[in-house]
Amino acid sequence: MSDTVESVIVAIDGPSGTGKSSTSRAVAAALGLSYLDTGAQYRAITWWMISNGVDVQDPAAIATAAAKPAIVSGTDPANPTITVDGVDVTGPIRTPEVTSKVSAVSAVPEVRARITELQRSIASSAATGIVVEGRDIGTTVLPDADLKIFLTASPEARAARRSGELKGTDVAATKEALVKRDAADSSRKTSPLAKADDAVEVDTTDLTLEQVIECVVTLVEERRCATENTENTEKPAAR
Ligand SMILES: Nc1ncnc2c1ncn2[C@@H]1O[C@H](COP(=O)(O)OP(=O)(O)O)[C@@H](O)[C@H]1O
Ligand SMILES: Nc1ccn([C@@H]2O[C@H](COP(=O)(O)OP(=O)(O)O)[C@@H](O)[C@H]2O)c(=O)n1
Repeated sequence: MSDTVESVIVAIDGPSGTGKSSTSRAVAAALGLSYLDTGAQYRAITWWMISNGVDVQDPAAIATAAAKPAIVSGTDPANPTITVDGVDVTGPIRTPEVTSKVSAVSAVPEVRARITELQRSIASSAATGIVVEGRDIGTTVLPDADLKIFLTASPEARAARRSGELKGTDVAATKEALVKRDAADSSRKTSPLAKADDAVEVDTTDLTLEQVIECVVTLVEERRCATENTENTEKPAAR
């Protein structure tokens, strides 16, 4: 067995409320990997468009402005951060206004090209590896990821989880908003929300968060073992 642990890239995709962020952070922390929340980046660029008076219903205006904001993501799973032009936007990117407008902004090809480039650059500079979560990581951003996971859950379970977070919100209204966003994200032309052919699908509806984390940690460890064994087999015998 080699002494050095190979860097590993894990892509976790799926619709809203399936547990991507919680699972990805916990898996990254458990395995000493970096963590990237790509949804936060799309939310950050949406926040900037709103704050700068760009009409989010106007794809041409969004495309023209797409290169302007400087978005910086901190990848420590214990303390993920996000700034736009040096401003900490961790709170502001979670408002209902940003949530309702993010699908329109993230559908613009110029926005996706810019954010995808940023994501690839962050992933390639993660020394021990990274868990990257989003909608198109396995299909488009990191098609060569060592492990791809696609999380699913029933709309009812996802809405209940989300309204549990946003205390006092109505479950039915949350479900409606979530289903609408999934439909927009799944039907856009440029890299829609989709499961990669080689992704492992995990239905989290009846699993606890701890069970999902354990399942993904096991899959990463298995993949690491498989990679290590292949490398050892391929190496010429030492003289
Ligand atoms: N398997 C699960 N069972 C119950 N609650 C969960 C589960 N997975 C995640 N949650 C909770 O659901 C909410 C949404 O999870 P999150 O990780 O933000 O999902 P996503 O990133 O896919 O939108 C969080 O409050 C989280 O603690
Ligand atoms: N890789 C990604 C990640 C997010 N997104 C967009 O960003 C939005 C917000 O993503 P998120 O992960 O923060 O959403 P939640 O599931 O946490 O509510 C999504 O609804 C998509 O429109 C995307 O287009 N591609």
